[in-house]
Amino acid sequence: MSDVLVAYATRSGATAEIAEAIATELRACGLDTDVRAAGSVHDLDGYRAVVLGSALYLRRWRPDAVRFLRRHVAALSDRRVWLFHSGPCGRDRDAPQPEPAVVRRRRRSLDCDPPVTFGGKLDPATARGFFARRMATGELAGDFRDWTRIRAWARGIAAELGARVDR
Ligand SMILES: Cc1cc2nc3c(=O)[nH]c(=O)nc-3n(C[C@H](O)[C@H](O)[C@H](O)COP(=O)(O)O)c2cc1C
Repeated sequence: MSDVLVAYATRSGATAEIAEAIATELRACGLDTDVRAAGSVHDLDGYRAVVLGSALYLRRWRPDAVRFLRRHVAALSDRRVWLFHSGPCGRDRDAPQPEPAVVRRRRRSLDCDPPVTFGGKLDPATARGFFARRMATGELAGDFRDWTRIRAWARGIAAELGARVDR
């Protein structure tokens, strides 16, 4: 049994790495934490809190993350929940991205804040598909994930869960 589940939906892997970084920070604060792809989670038994994150594509969450919200909404309403999405690159790296309407609708029955936005990554080596490869050649190419901010956010979650946060 773990304290926290960090579930993620990714296409090219960048959001999975954010989920891992969040989990590492939660563990460093003494919280038992699992990280799993959202599509592979069957139930939330044993978790008292859930962090759910998705990559943004065309202003939408990945289907696995939306399905996760729909499938587990009852269990989520009994737990502490935090949401994030990741995507903006280049000049917009720090710009909060709008919450997709489907997420806002599902979130109404949960006691949690809108998703926090983290910068994303566009890498020609891992980009999948024609558009992704094209986007990854211009000024949007690069890794815009702010690990300091991501880790600080995770420590805030740990503190809210009553863990000892030293840093
Ligand atoms: C075709 C395409 C569409 C995208 N649309 C958005 C978008 O609407 N909003 C955004 O912030 N980022 C957008 N991005 C950037 C991705 O969200 C970013 O590369 C992210 O880090 C990918 O995460 P992943 O590696 O976990 O799939 C888009 C990227 C591609 C390739």
